Amino acid sequence: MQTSRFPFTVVAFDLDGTLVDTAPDLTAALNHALGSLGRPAIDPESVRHMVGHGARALLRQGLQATGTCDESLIDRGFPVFIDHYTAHIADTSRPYPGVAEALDRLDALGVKLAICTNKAESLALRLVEALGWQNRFAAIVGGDTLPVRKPDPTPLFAAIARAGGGPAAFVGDSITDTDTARAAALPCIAVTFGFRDRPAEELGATALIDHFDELIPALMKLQSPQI
Ligand SMILES: O=C(O)COP(=O)(O)O
Ligand SMILES: [Mg+2]
Repeated sequence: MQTSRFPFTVVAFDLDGTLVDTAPDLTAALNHALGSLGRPAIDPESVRHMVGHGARALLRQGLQATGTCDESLIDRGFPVFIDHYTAHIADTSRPYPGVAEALDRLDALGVKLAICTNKAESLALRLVEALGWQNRFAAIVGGDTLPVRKPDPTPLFAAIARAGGGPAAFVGDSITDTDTARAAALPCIAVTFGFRDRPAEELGATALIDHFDELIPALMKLQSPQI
């Protein structure tokens, strides 16, 4: 007989573009930094394709999209970006539809929740707190928590271990996340509504979901048949 036990003890999530739509606040901070360097603003839709590798990488892409780019320009714009973003981290950033319900249901199933993001740890903690999620996650690993970041699998392993370990799955939105999960040999569910630079079908995810309502059924399907 097949057991209905949930197949994972830990589910780890990417943050930007997966749990939370942070694009408008990131765009405002990026455009503030670009403006301070005499650059024009970038539209929010373009920024959605630039997020996933941390703030410096976002600024680099913003500079490249509006002119020349070198490390000294990034060095000048970076503190401007961080100051603005820190002050406005949750002006408009909100969880995607169904996130709260899905996290509640996982919690009720006894599943430990973790975040593995390339956002700086301090910014991730600040955003989580601003959303009232300070008691929600058993572990939060940011892009600067360890010497390496996603797509290196080490931060994902650390997030899972800090959340208690055991069978785990990762939920993300970008190629960075699916590459990380593949490197970790873990299943990866990709959301189709997040920030990505290619069609969702090309991410190489184990499964795709269009809404957080589909998360738990998708995770259940990953269960290998049990006798
Ligand atoms: O801040 C970023 O660029 C990425 O953040 P994420 O890893 O949560 O998508
Ligand atoms: Mg993301």
